[in-house]
Amino acid sequence: MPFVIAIDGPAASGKGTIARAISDHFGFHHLDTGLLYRATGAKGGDPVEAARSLTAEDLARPDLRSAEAGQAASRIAAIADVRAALVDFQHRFALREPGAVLDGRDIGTVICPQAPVKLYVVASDEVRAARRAQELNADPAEMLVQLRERDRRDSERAAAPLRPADDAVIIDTSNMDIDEAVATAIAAVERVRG
Ligand SMILES: Nc1ncnc2c1ncn2[C@@H]1O[C@H](COP(=O)(O)OP(=O)(O)OP(=O)(O)O)[C@@H](O)[C@H]1O
Ligand SMILES: Nc1ccn([C@@H]2O[C@H](COP(=O)(O)O)[C@@H](O)[C@H]2O)c(=O)n1
Repeated sequence: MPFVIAIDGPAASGKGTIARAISDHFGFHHLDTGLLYRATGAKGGDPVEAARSLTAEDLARPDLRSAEAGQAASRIAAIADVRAALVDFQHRFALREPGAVLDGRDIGTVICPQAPVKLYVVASDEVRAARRAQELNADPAEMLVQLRERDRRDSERAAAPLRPADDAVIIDTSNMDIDEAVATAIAAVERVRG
């Protein structure tokens, strides 16, 4: 059986950075599941139809990392039928050998609840806003408002709300640089994998 690492957490907490680094470290495949929702939101039209008909081209759009694409993604992500349309792709990805790292909001709770390693990555709102502002060359105060709005929507929705799995290891990256955060995640995986 392939080894699955599930990584969840609020916006800009550092999930993707950790997921990319540990997939390289272990030679695993990596899926940024947020990209599926960003591409669905950016496609426009009926969101359920957009999710069902996503193509590789949709996922390669250059504007998907923008704050606007993040907000649009979190709106359509609350629709249960949109989420249902994206489940199969994520399940098939999680079967890839020798292992897969998936990061998102519901990986440890809904998509891969049997994953042997579940990480839940957090950081203070202010730290996350500052990091995102630097990344997008944007105003930290505006980023703070947007992150909080997105986290609230993601946590309060009925369908697969953002929350840690009961057996998730919490990693707070507020006072960690990227190397420390990645080393902490690798140590958590090695505790299980040996
Ligand atoms: N430990 C860290 N120290 C400093 N900067 C970090 C750290 N972790 C991530 N970053 C930076 O913070 C920003 C957000 O990180 P990242 O994209 O990994 O978060 P994310 O949780 O995947 O976000 P999203 O859910 O919005 O996709 C990036 O610019 C990244 O380089
Ligand atoms: N498993 C997931 C992943 C993402 N979402 C929604 O998409 C938005 C964008 O995700 P990023 O990780 O790229 O920031 C996010 O705010 C969620 O609304 C999701 O619901 N489930």
